[in-house]
Amino acid sequence: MKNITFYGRFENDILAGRKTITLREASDANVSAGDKVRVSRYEDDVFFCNIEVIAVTPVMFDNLNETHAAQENMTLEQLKDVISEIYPGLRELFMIEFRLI
Ligand SMILES: CC(=O)Nc1ccn([C@H]2C[C@H](O)[C@@H](CO)O2)c(=O)n1
Repeated sequence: MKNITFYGRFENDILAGRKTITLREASDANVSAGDKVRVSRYEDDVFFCNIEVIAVTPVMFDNLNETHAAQENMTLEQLKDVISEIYPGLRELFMIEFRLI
């Protein structure tokens, strides 16, 4: 099974179903619709759930909108700040939509 990591601060939102997408650079988006993926924390690699990938869609940073933010359980400003911190200067992102399994 493939694996993806999330920063630990997002674990509760994922487990509660409040965060249903993640925006990644290309090298971190090697999953496809239908994949079942093991999820662990980035900081300590502790497993915390499995997800099924619903879709992987390219999205430009400048086209991020309130819908993306809601799916991340953030404001749009918070989302842009987080993305800019993780991927400084990166314009092309990949939206991974997922559900808990
Ligand atoms: C290693 C690495 O990049 N890990 C990441 C990348 C992104 N996220 C979260 C942060 C935001 O909520 C979305 C959008 O990038 O995904 C993450 O938890 N871990």
